[in-house]
Amino acid sequence: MRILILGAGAVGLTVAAMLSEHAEVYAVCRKRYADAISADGFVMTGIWGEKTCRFPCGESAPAGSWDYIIISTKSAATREICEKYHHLFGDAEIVSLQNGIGNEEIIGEYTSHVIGAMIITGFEWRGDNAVFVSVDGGKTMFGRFPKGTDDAARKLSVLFNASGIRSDVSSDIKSVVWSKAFYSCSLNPLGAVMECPYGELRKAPAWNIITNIVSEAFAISKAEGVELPQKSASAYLDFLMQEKIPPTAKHYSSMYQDIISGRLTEVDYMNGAIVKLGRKHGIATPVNEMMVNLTHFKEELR
Ligand SMILES: NC(=O)C1=CN([C@@H]2O[C@H](COP(=O)(O)OP(=O)(O)OC[C@H]3O[C@@H](n4cnc5c(N)ncnc54)[C@H](O)[C@@H]3O)[C@@H](O)[C@H]2O)C=CC1
Ligand SMILES: CC(C)(CO)C(=O)C(=O)O
Repeated sequence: MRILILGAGAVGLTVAAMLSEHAEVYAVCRKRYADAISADGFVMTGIWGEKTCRFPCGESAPAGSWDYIIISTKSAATREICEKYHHLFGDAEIVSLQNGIGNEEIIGEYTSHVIGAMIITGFEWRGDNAVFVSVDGGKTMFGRFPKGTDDAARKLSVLFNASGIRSDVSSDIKSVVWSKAFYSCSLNPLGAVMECPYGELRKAPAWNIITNIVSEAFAISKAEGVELPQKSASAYLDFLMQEKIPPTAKHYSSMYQDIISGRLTEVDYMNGAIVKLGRKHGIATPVNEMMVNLTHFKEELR
């Protein structure tokens, strides 16, 4: 199986390292990562094991056809990466291995072969050729976007499992992607602005804010016709409190890590997407809008 990973950073390079033992993988990444990996290999630490891996990577994609092309940029770069590489898409299945709302729709402007995915594992940079895998919040999910499942999604999931990444398929991947986006909307900006791990957000003042974020987001999912696995805002809040926060209670959100490392956050593709859809449907989303503004303010203060 030939797999191209476009915009490989913390997620994409680690996934490349894992898959490369079971498939032919090439990662397109920035020159400084490619140089460091070529010189010293890619160093993985954390819950997926400690190892130094070698796999081909570089600034541009080699010629040839691919079975899967995995996009693992931040959401802000999805369109740019599609513009730059859509000539390689051919019959390949194009997979969005990203957080946020709207990536699959952008990819869908360039191909009819879109696979949606949801990954809830933590990846933290430890140098130009090193990533620490920090937490595991559940299986990585794949499915034909927006709905349905087929051999292409199943084969990819089988490869991930064989490579040591717990995975499954969903026949409603859009719903799974939105459910993860609600998790990110709830925990990431608040954790970034308050500089605290997820577990602290269970305290009443934070939980009051999260309750409003989730209620507004649910009104938007209803208006968009996206049915989440959790049928109501209160069911979602229970799921967050009981199932999702405990395994990642000590984790500092990737948005917090983006801010302290001087990178722009993806808040515009999380709470910002809820605000934008709220305007489209005439639904007020003041708490999500506040989180967008606070996060951008925090970005400017660093
Ligand atoms: N880091 C984490 O723990 C998790 C991240 N995610 C999601 O996965 C996605 C990727 O996140 P990370 O890997 O953490 O981000 P990252 O910032 O480490 O990696 C993205 C990479 O894309 C590269 N890139 C952008 N445009 C490019 C281009 N034209 N050519 C080559 N490289 C290009 C950037 O330079 C960067 O290195 C995001 O949507 C994120 O929300 C999901 C779950 C966990
Ligand atoms: C690492 C993870 C998956 C939290 O569990 C995450 O989504 C984040 O920090 O943005």
